[in-house]
Amino acid sequence: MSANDVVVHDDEDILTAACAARLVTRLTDAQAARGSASVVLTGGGTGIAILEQLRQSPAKDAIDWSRLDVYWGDERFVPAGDDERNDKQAREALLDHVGVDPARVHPMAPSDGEFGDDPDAAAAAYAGILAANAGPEDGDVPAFDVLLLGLGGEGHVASIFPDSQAASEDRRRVVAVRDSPKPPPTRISLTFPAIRAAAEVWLVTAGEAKADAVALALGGASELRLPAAGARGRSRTLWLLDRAAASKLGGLTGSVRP
Ligand SMILES: O=C(O)[C@H](O)[C@@H](O)[C@H](O)[C@H](O)COP(=O)(O)O
Repeated sequence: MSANDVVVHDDEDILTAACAARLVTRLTDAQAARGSASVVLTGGGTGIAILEQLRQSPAKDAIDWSRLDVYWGDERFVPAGDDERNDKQAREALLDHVGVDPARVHPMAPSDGEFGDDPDAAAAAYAGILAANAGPEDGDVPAFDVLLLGLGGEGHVASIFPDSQAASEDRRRVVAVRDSPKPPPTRISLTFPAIRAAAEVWLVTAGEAKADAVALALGGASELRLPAAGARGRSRTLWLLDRAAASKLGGLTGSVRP
C-alpha cells in the first residue's frame, strides 16, 4: 500500500484550484502515455468545487475530454432529475461544459431508472460496468488514473460510513447503502476493493469540522471505525487539505506512514 502524502493549502479556494490544476496534469500525462485517461468523481461541496474550478481554468483545454472515462465513487439513490444527484451536480459544474463522450461517462443508476427503486440491483449493475471497462490486467475494476474522495467529519469516504457493512465489504466492488447518516439515506458506493484499484487516490477536504477525522486517519485509525483510513491508491495516496482541516496534524505534512 502506498504511504499517505499530505499537502496543505492556505484555504479552500486555493485547495480546490490547486486540485483542479493537478487533475489537468495527471489526466494529460495519462493521455500522453496511453491515449486515454480515467477519473472517479465524488459528491460533496469540496468535490463539486474542484469541478467548478476546473471549468473556470483555461488549462482544462489541455485535457482531451473525448478520451476520458468518468466514473463516480458514490451516488445518492434519488430520481434522475433530483438536484441531490452527484452526477447532476458534476454535469452542471463541469461535464456539460466540456466535450466528454457521453458513452464514456458512467453514472450510477437513479432510483427511477432501469432498476427501479432497487439499489442492490443498481449497485450490481455498476459493478458490471466497472468489470466491462477493466483492462486485461486490471481484474474486475479499471485501474483508475485518479479517484477523488471527499471526507465526512466522522471519517466517511464515498458512502462508506463508520462501522457499516460497506466498510467491511471485501468481496463486492459496489454496494447499496441504506440508513446513511448523511442524507439522503439510500446510496450506492464503491467499496475498498474497488477504491484500491485506483492508481492514485486523492482525499480532498477543507474546514475545521474535518480536522479530527484527518488526524485520526493519518494517525492509523482502523478503516472500520474511520473509513478514510482505508482509502489507498496503488501507487499514491494524496491528502489535499486546507489549513483548517490540517490543524490537528501537529504540523505533520509530507509523506506519512502510520
Ligand atoms: O455524496 C456524497 O455526499 C459524498 O460523496 C460524500 O462522501 C462527500 O464527499 C463527503 O460527505 C464530503 O462532503 P463535503 O465536501 O460536502 O463535506
